[in-house]
Amino acid sequence: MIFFKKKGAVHREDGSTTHRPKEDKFDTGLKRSRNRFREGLLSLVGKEIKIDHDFMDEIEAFLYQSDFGPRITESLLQKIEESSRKSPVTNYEHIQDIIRDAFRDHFAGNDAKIPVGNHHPFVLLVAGVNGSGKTTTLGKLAYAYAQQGKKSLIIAGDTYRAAAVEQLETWAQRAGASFIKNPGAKNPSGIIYDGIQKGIRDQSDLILIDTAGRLHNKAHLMEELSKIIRVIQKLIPDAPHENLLVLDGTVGQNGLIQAREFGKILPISGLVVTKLDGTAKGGVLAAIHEEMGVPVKFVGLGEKIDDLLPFDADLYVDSLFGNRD
Ligand SMILES: Nc1nc2c(ncn2[C@@H]2O[C@H](COP(=O)(O)OP(=O)(O)OP(=O)(O)O)[C@@H](O)[C@H]2O)c(=O)[nH]1
Repeated sequence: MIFFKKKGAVHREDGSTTHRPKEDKFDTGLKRSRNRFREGLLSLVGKEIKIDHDFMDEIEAFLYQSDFGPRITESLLQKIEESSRKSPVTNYEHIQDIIRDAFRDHFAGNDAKIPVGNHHPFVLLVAGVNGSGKTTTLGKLAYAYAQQGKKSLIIAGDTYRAAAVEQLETWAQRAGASFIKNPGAKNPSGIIYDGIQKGIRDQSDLILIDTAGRLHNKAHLMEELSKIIRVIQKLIPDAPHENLLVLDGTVGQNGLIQAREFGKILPISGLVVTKLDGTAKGGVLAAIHEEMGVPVKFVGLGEKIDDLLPFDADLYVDSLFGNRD
């Protein structure tokens, strides 16, 4: 019997605790986006509306303002037009269905799996601008893998910001992960080399590497990231096995510019989009995905340690458009 239900966990009379289901986390995290979508769409189309030129203009503006991205927007407009040929009158539910189906189709091939069991240790590198949520993501990842019984080592590869190293150390402790740092070092190569050696020696399942988010200029950042890769490959030639780009979901179209720049510097294998709970434009995920052409692997839906979730397109779409209501 359920005793009480509070913030993320269900506590039972027998003292056991189960964690909040994923559906709840997606629903809670995407509440602002869901409400905005619903209000915006309802203001355009209620019980019945004729699909005419004015309506098409308004719906086009709504889709662009929602940051859905050009591909989804174009396909949505086409589908709405097609539907108007069959029946010139539509309603909220019908338009909502069209939008939801287009999102589902968009993410159909998105493979969020990270095959950590394929390598030992599995080396995962995290990049992104400062403030995007890199540190938090690393801590949450180490925690999530610890829950699966995996042992992680976090390497503080952003040696330029002492506060960032400290913050990362705190996250590592909370996640029960090992940690290695050398704050103030001129460049991160030494600590990364030592860290990889330690990970191999300690038989870590995962080595998670933080990198600097902003250096003097792009050439400098590129030089540093390629040096990091070279150092890693001296010890593990086929690593890193995953290069994740962390993007702040609240920055909208700016996130696309950042993503593009990082994509030129590093072979990005997957995306982590954070702070989706803090935006009303959760549809931006589709635009980011479209721009980068790599899978969304994780989404950040809150600040707590278990608020980073593997991206699940069905749960995401259902939460964004209120399917479970
Ligand atoms: N609401 C919310 N906040 C988040 C999420 N992810 C990260 N944050 C917050 O965003 C802020 C920045 O996160 P950090 O992890 O410090 O970002 P960073 O990229 O490592 O930045 P530096 O430490 O400056 O290098 C922190 O206050 C986090 O708590 C999320 O999914 N939801």
